[in-house]
Amino acid sequence: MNRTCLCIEEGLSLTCHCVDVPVSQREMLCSGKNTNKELRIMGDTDRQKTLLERSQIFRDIHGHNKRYILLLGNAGMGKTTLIKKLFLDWSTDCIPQFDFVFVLDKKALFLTRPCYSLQTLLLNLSSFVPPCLDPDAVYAQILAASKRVLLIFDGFEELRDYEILIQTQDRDLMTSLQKDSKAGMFTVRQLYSAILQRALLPDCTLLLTSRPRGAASQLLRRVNSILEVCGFSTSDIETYLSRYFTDPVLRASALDCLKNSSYLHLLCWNPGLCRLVCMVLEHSKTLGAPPRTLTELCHQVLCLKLEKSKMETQVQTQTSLPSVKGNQSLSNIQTQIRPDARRRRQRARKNQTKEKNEMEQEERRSVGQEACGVEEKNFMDQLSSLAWETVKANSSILPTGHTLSAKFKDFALRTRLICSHPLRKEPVVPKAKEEEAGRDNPDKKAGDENQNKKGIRGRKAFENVNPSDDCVLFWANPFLQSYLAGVHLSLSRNVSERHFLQALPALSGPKGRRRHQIEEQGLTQRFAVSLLFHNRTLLQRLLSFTKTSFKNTVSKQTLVAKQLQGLLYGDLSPAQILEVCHCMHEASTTYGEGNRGSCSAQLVSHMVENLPAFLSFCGIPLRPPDVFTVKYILEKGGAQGRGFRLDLEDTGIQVSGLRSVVGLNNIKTYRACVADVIALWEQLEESGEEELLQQAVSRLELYPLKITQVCHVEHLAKLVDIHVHKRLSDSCTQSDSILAEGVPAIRELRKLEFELGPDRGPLGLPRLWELLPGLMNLQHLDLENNKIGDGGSEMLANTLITLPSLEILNLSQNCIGDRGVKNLAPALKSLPKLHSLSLYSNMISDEGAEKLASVLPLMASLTDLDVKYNKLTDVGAISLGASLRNCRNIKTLRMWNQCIPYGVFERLKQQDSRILWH
Ligand SMILES: Nc1ncnc2c1ncn2[C@@H]1O[C@H](COP(=O)(O)OP(=O)(O)OP(=O)(O)O)[C@@H](O)[C@H]1O
Repeated sequence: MNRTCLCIEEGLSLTCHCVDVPVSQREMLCSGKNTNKELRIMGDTDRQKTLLERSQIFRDIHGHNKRYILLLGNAGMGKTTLIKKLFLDWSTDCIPQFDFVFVLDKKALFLTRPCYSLQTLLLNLSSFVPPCLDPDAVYAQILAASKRVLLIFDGFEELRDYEILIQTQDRDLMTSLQKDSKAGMFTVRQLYSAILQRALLPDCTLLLTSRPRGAASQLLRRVNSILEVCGFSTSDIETYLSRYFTDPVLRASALDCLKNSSYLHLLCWNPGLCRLVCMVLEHSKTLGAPPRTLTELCHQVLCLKLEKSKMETQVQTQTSLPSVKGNQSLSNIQTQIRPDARRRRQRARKNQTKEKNEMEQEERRSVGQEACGVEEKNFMDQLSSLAWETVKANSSILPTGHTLSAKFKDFALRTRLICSHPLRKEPVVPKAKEEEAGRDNPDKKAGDENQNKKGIRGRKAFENVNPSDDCVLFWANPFLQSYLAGVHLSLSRNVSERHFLQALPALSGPKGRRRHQIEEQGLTQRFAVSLLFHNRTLLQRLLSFTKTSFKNTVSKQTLVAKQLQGLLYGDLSPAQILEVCHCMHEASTTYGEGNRGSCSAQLVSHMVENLPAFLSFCGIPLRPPDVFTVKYILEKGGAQGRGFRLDLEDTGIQVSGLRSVVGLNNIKTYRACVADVIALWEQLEESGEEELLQQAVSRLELYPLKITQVCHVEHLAKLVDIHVHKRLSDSCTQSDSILAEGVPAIRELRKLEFELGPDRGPLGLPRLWELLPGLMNLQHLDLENNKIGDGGSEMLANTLITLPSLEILNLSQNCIGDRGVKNLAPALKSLPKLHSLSLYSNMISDEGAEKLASVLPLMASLTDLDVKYNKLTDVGAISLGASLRNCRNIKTLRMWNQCIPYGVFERLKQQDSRILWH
C-alpha cells in the first residue's frame, strides 16, 4: 500500500513533493436567532486556533476516537493527497489504532449489478487495495475487529451525493445486508448506503471527503467532526517550489516570478493551482510572459500538455517503446510497477537521457508554435463539448452513454486531460488454487512464472478484467475541465446565444440569485466570458476555428456586453457581484487584441461606475484569489473617483487580504471579523506602518453591530478594551497617538443587537455585562430572547447605569420575573434618555408590575412601555394604569395578557387611550 499510494500525480511523489498542510476544524452553529445549525465561516484568527495536524484527525481533545468525520475542500485543495498521506502514515504505523484502511471511490457506483458483498467491496473494489491471498480469513478479521477499521469515501464532489445515499432506506435490504454481508447479491450503491447509515461495520471509523457544496443537513447531523483542508501559506508555497524545482536556476526564477506577480502567488494558495503555476513557470522561457489570469494559466497548461503528448508520441514511435495500453494512464502504471522492474526501467532510461534532453530542448523550442494538428483540434472540440456536459451535470466523470472512438480516447488519455479509473479487479485466486490450476494447465503456469520474473507478480489483482468496459473516465483536473467547458460555451457554433446566456447566472441579474452556484459552473462562466475577449491567434493553436465560429463569438461578445451594461448591481447578491468581478478581471486582463481589449476595458469602467457604494460580500467565503479580484475592481473604481464602504464580515478573509484592501485610498469604511481587525492592527503596529494603521483604525465601521456567535462577544470585549485603554497592548506604545481618542468605531457605536438566543445567550452575557460600560454612546440595546432571567438582571442593572445615552432597551423574552424588575427599577429611572422599554413576554406578575408602576413617573423621557404577555393580573394592570396618569410623556402602554380579565382591561383602555392591546 505504501508503494501504491506514493504517487501524487504523474511525476510527483508524496515523499518528495508533498507539503504538510494542516486541516482546520469547522463548526456547525446556529446563527443569531435561527435555530437551524449551519456551517460557520470562521474568521482567520479563530481559524488559526482550530488547526489540526494529520495525527490529530482521528482523535478529539479528550483523546477519544472520532467515528464519523467529514473532510471538506474545494477542487484541487488536496483532499485526495491528504488521504494518500494518511495511507502512508498508516503503512509506517503512525496511525496504530487501525488494522485495516480502505478507500471507497464514488466511481465504483457505476457498477450497478447486484453481485457484490461487503467482502468483495472491500477486498476487490476499494482503491489502492493490495492483493489478498486469503480473503475469507482477512474478512473474518475485519468483522471481528471492526473498531479497528477505517473506511474512507473519496471522489464525491457534492455533499448531496452522500445525502442521497443516507436517505435511501429499505428496511428489508438492510436486514438482509446485516444478516449476510458475504452474499454476493448487492449493488455497490446498496453497500455504500448501508455503510454510511451504520448498518454495516457500525463500529468502524468513517472519513468522507467532499467539496463543500450542496445541502446535506442529514449528513451534517450524523458526522461528529467536520474538517477542512487549508490552502498553502506563503511558506508552504516556497517549500513546494523548492521541492518542485530541483534546478536552482529554475527555482530562483520561479520564485522571482511569483514575487512579481501577486495574482499567481495568490492562486498558489490552492495546491492544485500551485501545481499548474509551477508547470508553466518551468517553461516560462519559451512560453513568454507569465499568465495574469486563470484563463491564461489554463490556456498555457493546455498547450504544454498537448506539446508533451505530441513529443511523447514522437519518441514512442522513434524508440518503439510500448505505447500506453488501453485506458491506463502512465501514472497508474508507474505506481504499480514493482521496484526491481522500476530499477531496470531506470537503467534503460539512463541510456535515453541524451535523447530526452534533446527532446526537451526541442519541446521548449516548439512550445509557442502550433500545438495541435487538425485531428487534435477536432478532438479538443469534442473534449470541450464533453467538458460542458460534465460541468452541467456537476460531475467530473464522463457520461457513460457516449461511444467514444478509440482514437479520441487514446488522445484524451495521452494528453492526461482525462484519466481512467479501473472499476473491477480480477478476484485474487488463493495461492493453493493457483498452484492447482497451474498443475492442470502447464502453459498458464509457465506464463505466470514469466510474469513473476518480470517482477509484476500480484499486479493482476489491480488490473481490469476488460479494459474497455470496466473503467470510468474522468477529468484529471477540475480547472482544465471548466476551462474547456468555457471554450465550448463561448466558441462553439452549436451553443446558441440563448443557451450561452443561460449558462451565465451571474449575468442574469437578480433572477440568477435563486440558482445554487456550483464552483465549476462559476469557473466556467468566468472562462466563457473571458475567452470572448481572448487573443484568437493563441486560441487557434488549440482549437479549430472557422469564419463562422469567429462571427458567432462576436455576437456573443455583444450579447455579454449588453447584459453587463444592463445589470442593476444594487440588486445582485454578494456571490453574484463577486462572480461579475471575476469575469471582468479575467476578460480585461487576459491577452486582448485591438478593439476587443478596449471593449472589455469599457465594460470594467461601466461596472465600477455602477457598483453600489456599500459593497457587501457578507456570508460568502473570500479566498486569496477572490480578494485579489475584488481589490482589482476597487482600484479601477478608485481611478474613476469612486469610493466604497466594504462589508467583509463572515467571509473568512485572511488578515493579509484584509490588509491589502483596507489600505486602498478609495475605501471609506470597512467591516470585518473584529478579531481579524485587531490582528491586523497589531501587525501594522509591530511593523511600524503608522499611516496604514491610522487608516485601518479610522475606517473601521461597526454600526449596527449584531452579535450572533459567542466568539463575537469575546472579540468585541477585546476591542472595547483597546478603546478604553487607548492602546493596542501594554507593551506597544507606537499606536498611542492614533488611539488617543480611543477607537472611533466604538465611540460611534449607537446600536447593539445581542442575538445569541436562549441556549447560548447565558454563555455570552457575563462578558457583555463587562464590556457594556465601554460603549458610552450606545443608544439602542437589543437583548431580546437571551434568557437573562432574574439572576442576570442584577448584572444588567449595574451596567445600565453606565449607559447615559441609552434611548431604546429591548428586554423581551428573557425570563425576567418580579425579582428582576426590582433589580432593574433603580437603574431604569437613572437613564435620562430612555424613551422605549420592552419587557414583552417575561414573567412579571403583580408585584413586579407594582414596582414598575412606582418608578414609571420617575422615567421622565419614557414614551413607550411594553409589558404584554407577562403574568400580571387585574391588580398589576390597575397599578400601572393609575401610575400612567402621572406620566405625561408616555404615549403607549401595552400590557395585555390572558390573566387580566377582559372587562378590566377594556375599562382601563377607556380611562386612558394610551393603553393598547397590541
Ligand atoms: N499537500 C500537498 N502537497 C503538494 N501538492 C499537493 C498537496 N495537495 C494537493 N497537491 C497538488 O494538488 C493536486 C490536486 O490535489 P487533490 O487531487 O488532492 O485535490 P482534491 O481536493 O482531492 O481535488 P478534487 O476535489 O478535484 O478531487 C494534486 O494532484 C497535487 O499536485
